[in-house]
Amino acid sequence: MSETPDLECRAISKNFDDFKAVKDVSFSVPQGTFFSILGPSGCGKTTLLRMIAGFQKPSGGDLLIKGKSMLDVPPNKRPVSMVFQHLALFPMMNIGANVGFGLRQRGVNKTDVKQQVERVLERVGLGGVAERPVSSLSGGQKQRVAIARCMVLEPDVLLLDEPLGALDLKLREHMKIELKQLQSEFNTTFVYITHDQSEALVMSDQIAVMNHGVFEQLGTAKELYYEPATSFVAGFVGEANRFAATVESADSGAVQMVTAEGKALRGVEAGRGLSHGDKVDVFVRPEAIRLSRSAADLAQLGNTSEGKVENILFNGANSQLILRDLTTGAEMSMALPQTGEFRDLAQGDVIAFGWEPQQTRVYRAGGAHGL
Ligand SMILES: Nc1ncnc2c1ncn2[C@@H]1O[C@H](COP(=O)(O)OP(=O)(O)OP(=O)(O)O)[C@@H](O)[C@H]1O
Repeated sequence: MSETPDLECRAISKNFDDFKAVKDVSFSVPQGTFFSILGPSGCGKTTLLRMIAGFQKPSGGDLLIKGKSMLDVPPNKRPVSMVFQHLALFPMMNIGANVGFGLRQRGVNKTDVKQQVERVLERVGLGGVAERPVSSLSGGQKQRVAIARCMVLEPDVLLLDEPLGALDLKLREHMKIELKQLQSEFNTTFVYITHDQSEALVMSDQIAVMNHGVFEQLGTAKELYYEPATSFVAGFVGEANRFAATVESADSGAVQMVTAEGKALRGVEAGRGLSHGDKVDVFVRPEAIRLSRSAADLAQLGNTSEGKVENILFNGANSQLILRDLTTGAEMSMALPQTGEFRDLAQGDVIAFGWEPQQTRVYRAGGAHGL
């Protein structure tokens, strides 16, 4: 018997006049999941989150929490809590008063509020700070107070609206790990919206990639990265080199293609049904590309070329090499191995590069499919 999911959306939609911001989106989130909704600005993620919170009324469909429809339940009666991008802590109240705010609203007595606030602050690693002013906290500590303020209410689902968006890069990197740890520690379902794929990849158990009001794919970080279902997902999640090509032949998933410049490419179709003459989008991950001083070494790879070094973005172990393909003129980005052989590579050098057909994902051009 499968457990009732914490959150379930059934063909949920939202129209603003005749503009469809969210189009019949269906998904369910099992208990204790870190679930991210990832998509570009304007794709509809905030609208979806606001419908879950109850701030926006759906135009159609149903929305259930622990199996119960929320359509007629006002926001303050839903078993959800929300962390906003700017956290919305009350600067005039001390930390304890901020965290206990919701409990006091619920009419919980003073002694219990104090106890519960102290307990939740301990759990987020801020024991003993209840009397201190909010202004004494660092950016990361404020995040933890904002989470504590929600978690003290024991919601079934915590909604997070890009809470790391206002932090500087270094703190954001740190908070990604910390947020995931807090979620596991509380074992509460988090629904996290973001346009930043690196945040979603690091933290999430499940990620829904949203575009133009639909989910293009729902899966784990690895599934989205290695098996992107659509060309949009392949381009949006992770880095990728992308070209346009035309199919020469396609057989059992193996595709032979040619670019506009006449360069032959071999790849693997992400789906089935391509045939001669189809226009396709082709994706290759930077780390799939191998380099050699000699083109002959890479001949067996199936896709080989020579390129001129345009730029080297040195970043220690994760340095990036930008080449200009001598045949197609395409710019190619790849990981630069920090081995002796490539350490002296300089702008203007010509070097061979190549990758296997299995590392090339091919999609019908312009294709996108909602789930
Ligand atoms: N109240 C509204 N009235 C009319 N259009 C709206 C309203 N709210 C949102 N929209 C439109 O719906 C679309 C989706 O907006 P939404 O805010 O959900 O996107 P988003 O993915 O969260 O983007 P962002 O990351 O920029 O907040 C946008 O085109 C937006 O202009």
